[in-house]
Amino acid sequence: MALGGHVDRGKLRIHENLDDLATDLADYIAELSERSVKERGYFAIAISGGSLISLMRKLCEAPYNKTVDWAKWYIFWADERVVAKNHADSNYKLAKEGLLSKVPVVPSHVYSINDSLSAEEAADDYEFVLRQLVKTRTVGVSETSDCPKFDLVLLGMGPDGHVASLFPQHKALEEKDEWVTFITDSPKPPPERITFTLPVINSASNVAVVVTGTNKAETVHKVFDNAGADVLLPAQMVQPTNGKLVWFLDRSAASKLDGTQTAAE
Ligand SMILES: O=C1O[C@H](COP(=O)(O)O)[C@@H](O)[C@H](O)[C@H]1O
Repeated sequence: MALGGHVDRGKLRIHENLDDLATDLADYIAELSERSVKERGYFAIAISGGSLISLMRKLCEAPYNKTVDWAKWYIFWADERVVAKNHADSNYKLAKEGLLSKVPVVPSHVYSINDSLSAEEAADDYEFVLRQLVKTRTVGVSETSDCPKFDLVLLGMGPDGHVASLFPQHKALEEKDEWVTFITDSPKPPPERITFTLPVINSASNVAVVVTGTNKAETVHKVFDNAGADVLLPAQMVQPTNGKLVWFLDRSAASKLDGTQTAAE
């Protein structure tokens, strides 16, 4: 593994292959879980959909399946598609099948969206649920705003630079008051989604963005080297206020980065 750093965009952890990345990601999550449980008694984690879930696969294996304190996990979605929970596009279904059904999480600690509601109602409902959990401090609260302070927010990034369901130049990027917002015009199907807003993502104690594959190399280059864009990409707006930001990349995704950032340790 090569480690690099960048002043503005967080730490880079670049891996030779997906297996190494999955192991490092599992280590990172397990360590944050242990620390949060020790400090707060809970681990409030928000996950995304897409390729991230298969890259979390090592958590289902030894030693993590036995050593992680799964009973203390409270699981949320940084974004969700507004489809039935058994629909092929559901981020919940993906996580359930790829991870949650394979580890002893407590079913009542898994906060999936209410899939019987419209996108707008589902976003309001999800925010309401979050507000109750912030009141009891199951989810922490930011010191500088009233936003939830997740112990960890895990994001992927699309080839267009979107994170969660915050797409380039979409008005949802400007949302400052809501914790959870909705969109009905996602450029990537399905069109109806709910998503954490930037203030919530940026209030987390830890944010990790996990990106793999050659098809994202150009965007990774844009994000880190500010190449060619006059408007910030959503991934560039991920800037935790007081938290830590880490990018997990494989060699392919990192292949167009300027050399200095990828130098081996
Ligand atoms: O639509 C979505 O896409 C992003 C990126 O997915 P990936 O498969 O390219 O990693 C994902 O992070 C998000 O949760 C999902 O809804």
